[in-house]
Amino acid sequence: MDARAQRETLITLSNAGVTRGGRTLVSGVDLTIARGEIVTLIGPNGSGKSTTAKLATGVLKPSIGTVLRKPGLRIGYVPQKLTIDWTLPLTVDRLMTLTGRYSASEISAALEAVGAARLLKAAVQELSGGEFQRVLFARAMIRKPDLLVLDEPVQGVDFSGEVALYDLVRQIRDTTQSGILMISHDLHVVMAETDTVICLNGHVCCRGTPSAVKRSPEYLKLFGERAAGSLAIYQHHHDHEHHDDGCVVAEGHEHDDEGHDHAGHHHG
Ligand SMILES: Nc1ncnc2c1ncn2[C@@H]1O[C@H](COP(=O)(O)OP(=O)(O)OP(=O)(O)O)[C@@H](O)[C@H]1O
Repeated sequence: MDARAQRETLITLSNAGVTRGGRTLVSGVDLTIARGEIVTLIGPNGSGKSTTAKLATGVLKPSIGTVLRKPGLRIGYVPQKLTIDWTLPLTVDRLMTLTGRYSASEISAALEAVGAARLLKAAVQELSGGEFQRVLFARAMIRKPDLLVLDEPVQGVDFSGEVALYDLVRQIRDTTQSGILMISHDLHVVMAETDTVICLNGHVCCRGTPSAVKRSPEYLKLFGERAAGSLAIYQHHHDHEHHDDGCVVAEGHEHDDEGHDHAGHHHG
C-alpha cells in the first residue's frame, strides 16, 4: 500500500495568526503536517517561526484563523535551549526521567535509537554539542510522539555533527513515521527531505520544496541575491534500497548481508 496516499494529517493551521497588544506577530499561516512529513520554518529573526510552532503545538491559541490537531496528538519537543542548573551533577539517565517516568529499558531503547546508548551514565555537563542534541532527541522520542518539533536541531554542532543529526532526523522519520516540524533560525541549512519549506516574514513569504523556495522571487527579495547561496540544502542522495533489517539491497541481489557499504550517500 502506498504510505503517502494514506498519510494521516496531524495538524492543520488555516489562516492562523497571533496578535499581542494590537501588534500582529504572525498572520495568514496555512500549514499542514502529516505523518512522515517534514515541514521546515525559515525566516529572519522575529519573523514568527517560534510563534507559528507554538500555534501548531497548542502552546499559543490563534487570535485569528483556526488550528486543528488530531485528537490525542502526542508531541515530542526538542528545545533550542534547555534550562539546566549546570552546577548540579546530572546524568543522562536522570535527565531522561525529569519530565516523565520511564523504565530503564525504555530509557535504554530511546538512547539506542539515537545512537547514544553509551551515554546512559554520562554527566550531561560533559557532553559535546552533538551528543547533547542526541540526548534531547531521545528525551523527545521516548514519549513516542506523533509529531516531533525540532527547534534549531543542529545548533552548537560542527558540520560533520550536523550531517549526522540530519541523518538521524531522516532515520527517525523513516522508522517512526512521525511528522516533523523543524525551525531553522539561521537559514543556513534546510534538509533536502523537507517536504515543505515555509518562509516567514510576519506572514508566509513563500513556500514549497527547498529548491523551489531557494529560487522564489519572494525569497530572493526578502534575503537579497546572496540568499540563494546562503540557503544550503542538505543533500542526501539515496540511490539504494534498504531491506527491512536496514541492510542495503545490492543491485541484482535479493539480500546482501555484507552490503553495508553506504558509499552511495553524498553529503554536501
Ligand atoms: N509573548 C509575546 N508577546 C509579545 N510579542 C512577542 C511574544 N513572543 C514573541 N513576540 C514577538 O513576536 C515576533 C515573532 O517572534 P518569534 O519568536 O516567533 O520569531 P522567530 O522567527 O522565532 O525569531 P528568532 O529567529 O529570532 O528566534 C517578534 O517580534 C517577537 O518580539
